[in-house]
Amino acid sequence: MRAHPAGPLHGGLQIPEDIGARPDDVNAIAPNVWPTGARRVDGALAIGGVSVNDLAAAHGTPLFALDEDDFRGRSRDFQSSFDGMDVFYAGKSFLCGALVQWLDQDGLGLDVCSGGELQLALRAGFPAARIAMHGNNKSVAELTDGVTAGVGRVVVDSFEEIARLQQIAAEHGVVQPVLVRVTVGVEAHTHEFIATAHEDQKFGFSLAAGKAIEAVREVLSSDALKFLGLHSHIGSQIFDTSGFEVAAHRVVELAAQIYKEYGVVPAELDLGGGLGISYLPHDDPPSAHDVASSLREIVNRECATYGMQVPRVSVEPGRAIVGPGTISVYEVGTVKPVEVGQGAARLYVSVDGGMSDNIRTALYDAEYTCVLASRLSTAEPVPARVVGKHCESGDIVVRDVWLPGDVQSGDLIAVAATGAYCRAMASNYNMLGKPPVVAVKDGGMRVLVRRETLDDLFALDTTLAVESPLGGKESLA
Ligand SMILES: Cc1ncc(COP(=O)(O)O)c(C=O)c1O
Ligand SMILES: N[C@@H](CCCC[NH3+])C(=O)O
Repeated sequence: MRAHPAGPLHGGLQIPEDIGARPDDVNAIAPNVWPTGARRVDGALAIGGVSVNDLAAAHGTPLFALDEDDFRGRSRDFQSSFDGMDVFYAGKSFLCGALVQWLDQDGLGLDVCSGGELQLALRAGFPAARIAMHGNNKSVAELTDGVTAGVGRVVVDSFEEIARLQQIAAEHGVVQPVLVRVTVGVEAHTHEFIATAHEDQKFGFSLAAGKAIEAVREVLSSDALKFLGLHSHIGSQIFDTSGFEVAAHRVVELAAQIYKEYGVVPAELDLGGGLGISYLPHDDPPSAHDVASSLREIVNRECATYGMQVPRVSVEPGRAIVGPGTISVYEVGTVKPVEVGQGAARLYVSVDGGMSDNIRTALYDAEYTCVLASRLSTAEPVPARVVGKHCESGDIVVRDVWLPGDVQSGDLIAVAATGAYCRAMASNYNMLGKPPVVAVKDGGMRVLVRRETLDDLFALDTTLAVESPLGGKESLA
């Protein structure tokens, strides 16, 4: 290992104004941010009883380490908190074969939003009846696959789709259960790119414009479709439950209108996902239990007001189940003190991944917690920025963090709560292979998704796929 040369940060320069207060202990593993039971063992961060040093030695870096007990604990917690309701795990947040099988064993449903997610679920043996199919632009092929597989519900999102689905279902002699996705007009308190229920965006049928009830009418008039109920999803990474409450209120109001006009009580109300998680130690999201009781109370109360039978309620959490139990592990390659003006400096710590395995910081200004994970350090903490290896200045993994001033090449950095929308949104930018996902449990490791190699990438290139000058030995591992 090579120590970086003493830089300006050790020369009395100021701290940048935009970094938060220095934490009391930069080596601390805050329990609300890291997987359940994460702790330091002989100085190194360990999750599921496995040290990050052992993970990196066995599987290389960068990698995602998924704590199996944490994942299953959270999915079971959702199941018990939402007792009497249905929990559909949102596969878009992260999906792989093993995880689908765990969900099946634990009795959850699955929300898929593409033909690829559907095929993965079916290939892993997930029962089609417990699958909900989403998407604002499902193709004829995707709808046909869903209908013929027997998916339990298709969440329709446009009039064109209703017509298409009805034709496909009729052709296959199927009566397809359908939910109508409603845009309830709620401004969710989250980043605008991940809010989904305000007007002027692509999802759903507007409640305010009367499109939602019109869509229900279309579905009811079709012999090949069965109107199952309504769906609303207001956005993601939401802490303020008032948005869910307003959405629930408006959906029930619409259900009552449907009951009044058509004499049909929607059998099901799906209130979507979106529950936030802790990315930073001071984050305090509501628990599954609290959200469940407030939704239950609102739906019961509103239905009583309209004298309507209470529909079955379902939810679609993704991030809140898979997010907290997974960490990213990177190796530090270079460390560079950079003067940032007004006599201040920060340490740029470059790691061997970046925006190709975590686009969320660049895309949503997402904030993360990270630590020097391979060892304990007593060095004076310095303001740092953890950046990736991509040819892009916005390639930032953790924008502002205090790290021990002796962080150096060869050290491992772990980033907390990267289970949702990181591996799932990974790319091959700059020809980097996607990192593996390794499950950890009771001190053991198991690769769930292997690392993508250069051979995997070159196999798609019709010129390169034919012959490799290195005899096909290229590997990113
Ligand atoms: C329709 C739908 N359901 C569920 C989810 C899952 O959201 P989250 O991962 O925030 O729980 C999303 C993503 O925002 C979504 O678009
Ligand atoms: N991809 C988003 C969540 C929204 C996706 C589902 N509509 C994120 O990383 O936060």
